[in-house]
Amino acid sequence: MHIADLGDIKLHYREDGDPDGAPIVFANSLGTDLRLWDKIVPRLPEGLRIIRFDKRGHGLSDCPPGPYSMGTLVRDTERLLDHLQVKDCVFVGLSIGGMIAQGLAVKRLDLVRALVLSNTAAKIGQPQMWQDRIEAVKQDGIEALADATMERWFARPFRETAEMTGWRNMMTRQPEEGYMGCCAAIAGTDFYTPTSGLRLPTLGIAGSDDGSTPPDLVRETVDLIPGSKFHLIRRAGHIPCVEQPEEYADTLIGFLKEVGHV
Ligand SMILES: O=C(O)CCC(=O)CC(=O)O
Repeated sequence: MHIADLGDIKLHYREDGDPDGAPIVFANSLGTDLRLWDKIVPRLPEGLRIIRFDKRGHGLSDCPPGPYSMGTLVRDTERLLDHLQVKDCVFVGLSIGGMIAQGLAVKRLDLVRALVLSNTAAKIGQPQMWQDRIEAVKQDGIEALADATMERWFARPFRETAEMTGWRNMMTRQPEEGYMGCCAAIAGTDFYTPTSGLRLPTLGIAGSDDGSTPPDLVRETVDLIPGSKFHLIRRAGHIPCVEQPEEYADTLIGFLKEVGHV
């Protein structure tokens, strides 16, 4: 197990692949940990340095009291990459992970040479929606949100599989403080203007059945960055890397080739 001690926070991360390879970094969504990428990592070509991590309040990373800000989540990520001496990575961020990706590229372009904005947006939902979600967790616990969340995360056929239970358990076992802390960070984020200023190779990925960040919302965000590409994965909800891993990995590999990372 790898823990990066960043001073005021300790973050759990994992490295696979070639330690001297071209770096690719994965950032997870709300209510998930780094196992989100378990089906993608083995499908990636050899010769990459593959890094994934648990953001604060999730997985095996520290869970300080919330609320968190997006600036803090971006700073955590920046410091983790500095700690690991990563530069010029392809950064793949899903949902809140994609918000972190945008913030990181705006702040530290030396760390990021290309972006994959998966199932994410410059702004997700309205602040009141996030406040309501925080109140619901405070009152009834995270379990009370789980069924509705699975409907946003997965298309119907996947929701009928036994595997879905594992992802549901992953969500309900995240620390409530960390989950609420990240809800607050999303509530306070509108990257529309800063993301419009980004100039780097960008791929958007959306799921046809995504109930959290629908395809049009993802497309609207990646369209802010000139020259960006967009790929829609059918029969997939909010986390297509789990539901359609083959297509997700193929799409990612195609992009890595295009930007000369493999
Ligand atoms: O998944 C995220 O990181 C935030 C977007 C969201 O609403 C997730 C969910 O559907 O619970």
